[in-house]
Amino acid sequence: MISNYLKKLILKIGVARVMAFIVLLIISYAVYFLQPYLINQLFAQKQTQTNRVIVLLLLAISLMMMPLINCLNNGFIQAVRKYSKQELWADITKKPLSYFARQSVGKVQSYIKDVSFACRELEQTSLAVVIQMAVMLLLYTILLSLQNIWLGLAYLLFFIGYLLVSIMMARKNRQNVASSLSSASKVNEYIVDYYRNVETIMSSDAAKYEQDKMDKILAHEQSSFIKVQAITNKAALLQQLMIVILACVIAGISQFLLGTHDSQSLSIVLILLYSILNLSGFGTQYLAIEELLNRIRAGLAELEYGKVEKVPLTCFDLDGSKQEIIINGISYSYHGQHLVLSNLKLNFKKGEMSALIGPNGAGKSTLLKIISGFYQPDKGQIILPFSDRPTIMYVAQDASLFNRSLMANICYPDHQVDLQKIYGLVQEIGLDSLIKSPTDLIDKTPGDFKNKISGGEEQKILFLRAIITKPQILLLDEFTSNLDEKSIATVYKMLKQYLPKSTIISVIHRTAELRYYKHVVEL
Ligand SMILES: Nc1ncnc2c1ncn2[C@@H]1O[C@H](COP(=O)(O)OP(=O)(O)OP(=O)(O)O)[C@@H](O)[C@H]1O
Repeated sequence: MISNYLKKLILKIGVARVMAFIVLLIISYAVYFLQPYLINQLFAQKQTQTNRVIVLLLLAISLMMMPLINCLNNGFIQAVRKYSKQELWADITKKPLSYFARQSVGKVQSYIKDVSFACRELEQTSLAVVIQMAVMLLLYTILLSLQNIWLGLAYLLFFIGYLLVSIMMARKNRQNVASSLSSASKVNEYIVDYYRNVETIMSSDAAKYEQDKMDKILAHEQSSFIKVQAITNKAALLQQLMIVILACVIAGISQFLLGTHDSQSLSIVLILLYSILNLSGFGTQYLAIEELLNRIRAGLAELEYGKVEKVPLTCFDLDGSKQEIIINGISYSYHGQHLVLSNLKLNFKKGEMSALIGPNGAGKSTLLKIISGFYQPDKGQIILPFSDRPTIMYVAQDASLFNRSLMANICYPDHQVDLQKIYGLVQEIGLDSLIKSPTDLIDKTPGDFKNKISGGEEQKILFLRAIITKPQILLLDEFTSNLDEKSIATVYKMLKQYLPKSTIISVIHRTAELRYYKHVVEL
């Protein structure tokens, strides 16, 4: 899963761009790691004055390499920020409705942020570290081997041993990292939940109760991060011990070599010193790489990245000769366990308005969602009386508005309708006390109103959206539940006037409203 995600990310950024960046990093680090060799050349006794100036210039350039690399990195890292989120979001928006029903918004937000952050860190620090180590290993093995083959070989073996120990230690932490991330996302979920239910919490005088809940979640987060850090610290200790051993070896070698006044001994000691300095960083950096990969892995798993789910819509048959929507033996159970509809057989007249009634929990909303194509029934079939696939619109019971202009909400997604015509509908439905002029439609968003928009006003805006969309099949789920008597009469009048040909199925609870319907279907 992770390799697939990273592959897609690289494709989005551009393979050529990634390769060019890597080559540039390799060149930059090669120049940087030549420093011991250049220093040695600078102090070599047989150097001409011109050569000394050239070497000094090269040394100055090599000292500038690190900040130069950081400058190169900026455009690249912002591309990683953009495409890491874009790829996740593209995958999530392909998911069926059931995904959004089971995954909380806090959790999804938290993991998108986390995966994207880990990708950026991986690029910014880890990619550089891997290239840095590879260049250092290769360059110094060659330079040392040129002086003494055994020295080069010993250096290579020690280096590889050190890398292996770092990798092994980091892998031990995988499970802990995954559980610490999950506990961090719980904090986020809790905050979103608190926000949503703040009125209930305040009216229940539950501040203390909620505080205890948050304390427990934070304590769990704390203990899981302590576990991760403990292994990281142990690994860092072991790695430092290996570095100390290498330092002692260098001290011995330098005593032995420098004592002989060999002209190349300074270069050997400098190479080993540079290796020590960079290796001590690598230990912690590798742990960070492993942790970042674990973060991405855990995030992708939680977001169900790349998981293909049963695609709905397969139960539809189109038959233009029919005059009814025919529900033919539909059964549906949530998560394969909770049987809600069993062998259901119903008909809804084409081009007319039917009321769908039944007790709470009977499955009315579920049926509308199946007709909308959101859920795939376990068995049965739906025959739509059309030759081509009709346009279907579902207005959910608890639908809310986008934080976009009122016009954008009414004409969603992008119906081109004259502003004056929309304002005429606004007046007709009685929203003109709220939306005072046509410019309000463009300038104001639902959040701009003093006390936000009331439940009834929200339903009226959603209703106007349905009128503008003019779907062939309109599925309304308790769309009048917040409306007063006068508004109810108005919306039914508007339905007849503006959608005379649509097939409308409307879930209602108030029996007084049945007089507006030609057909009543009971579940
Ligand atoms: N996403 C879901 N996951 C699991 N069970 C669900 C889900 N949505 C609904 N249910 C269950 O399915 C059953 C039918 O729910 P549904 O909302 O379709 O009924 P309804 O007839 O519209 O009810 P109401 O009149 O109260 O709105 C209920 O028992 C409900 O708990």
